[in-house]
Amino acid sequence: LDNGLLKTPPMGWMAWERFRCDIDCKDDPENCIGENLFRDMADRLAEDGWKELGYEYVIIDDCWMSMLRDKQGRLQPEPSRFPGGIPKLARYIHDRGLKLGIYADMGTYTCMGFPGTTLDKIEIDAMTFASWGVDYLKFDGCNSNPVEQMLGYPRMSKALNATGRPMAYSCSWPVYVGSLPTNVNYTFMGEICHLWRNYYDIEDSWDSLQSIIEWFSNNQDDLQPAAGPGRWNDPDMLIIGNFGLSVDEARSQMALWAIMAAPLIMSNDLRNLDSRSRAILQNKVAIAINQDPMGIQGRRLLQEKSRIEVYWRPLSHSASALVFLSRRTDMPYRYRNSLAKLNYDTGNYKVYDVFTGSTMKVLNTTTEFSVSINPSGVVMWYVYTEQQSKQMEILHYQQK
Ligand SMILES: OC[C@@H]1[C@H](O)[C@H](O)[C@@H](O)CN1C(=S)Nc1ccc(F)cc1
Repeated sequence: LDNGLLKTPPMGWMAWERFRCDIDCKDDPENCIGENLFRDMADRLAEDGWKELGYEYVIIDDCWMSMLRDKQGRLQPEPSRFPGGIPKLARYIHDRGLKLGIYADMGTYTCMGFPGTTLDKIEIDAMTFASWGVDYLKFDGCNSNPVEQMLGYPRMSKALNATGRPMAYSCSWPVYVGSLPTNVNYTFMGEICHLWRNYYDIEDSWDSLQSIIEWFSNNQDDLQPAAGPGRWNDPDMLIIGNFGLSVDEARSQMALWAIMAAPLIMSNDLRNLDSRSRAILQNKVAIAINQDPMGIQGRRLLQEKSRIEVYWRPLSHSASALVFLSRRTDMPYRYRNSLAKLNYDTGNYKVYDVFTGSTMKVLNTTTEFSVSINPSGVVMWYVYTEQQSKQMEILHYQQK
């Protein structure tokens, strides 16, 4: 959607995968869906170096609402969990240089049974969110039929625009009409939404992550061209820092989300994040690749018999990102290949290994290389030309 927002994929934090629909603030005050949770996360983003790296959206998901709309027919937060109201929470978040996201559902009820936005409520809900100071809307699609969705998603796009407040618009529409390009017009999605969920919800497991990566790669011929500045495919939240991934698997998600130009929206507990997860999520070069201004989504290039896959994303200044992903579960695999095979003239390129920080030259003679990739893990390279190296070294230095 070309309204100046999200020229690069959004970055931030979203409650859903980690905190779900925990509304028991009596027995679980630390983790329930309420203003304290979002204030805590805003504090962490502002104080632990996240904001400086670009993680700016704090996004409320399902289960924030009161079961009743107010007398004017407006949505309202559950008062016992959001006693200060959304405008006050928005001010708290804005005061920290962050942005607020919220959730609504095109349908009679949200997926968890809270008040939905039926066609007659679209304008009033858009106006309400704008009046509250909301900066981002995730519009889900439970409890509606294809006709209502076909009418509702474009109508909400217009309604948000009509408020005069710039708001990012995330559409879940493709998920509800079968995800596949045969029944989703991804070009149209790019005209009405800034990003869109294509596929099933992510769960906290390597299996879930693998199936999402597999689906996006198998459908890349239709999905990749649909992406660009202001229009992003959304393979769902970053689950790094939760319980289901090893360090290698966490690196794999960060690497693939960087290649796919995916939103970097974490769903974890920033109040207790292990140092390995934090290092992966705060990896400057992985973030720089994800946020590359050309906004070209990458592709899977090779699927080898050895179950090694090679992904490639073209970047600015004739640089590239390369990811070698192992789908093996047995042991590290020594993968031999040559940049030449990856359509490279072996000019004066340099290679920076994103997760180890090492740099090596690609000289005319050494187009052959071999990397050792852990099971379910990745090796990620940033390949760049000499004139690019100044910017790279700066990034490298800060990385220390
Ligand atoms: O209720 C909200 C929740 C999250 O927002 C997800 O990101 C959305 O994709 C939808 N959603 C859920 S759990 N959706 C859902 C997923 C599976 C199911 F059987 C019934 C509903």
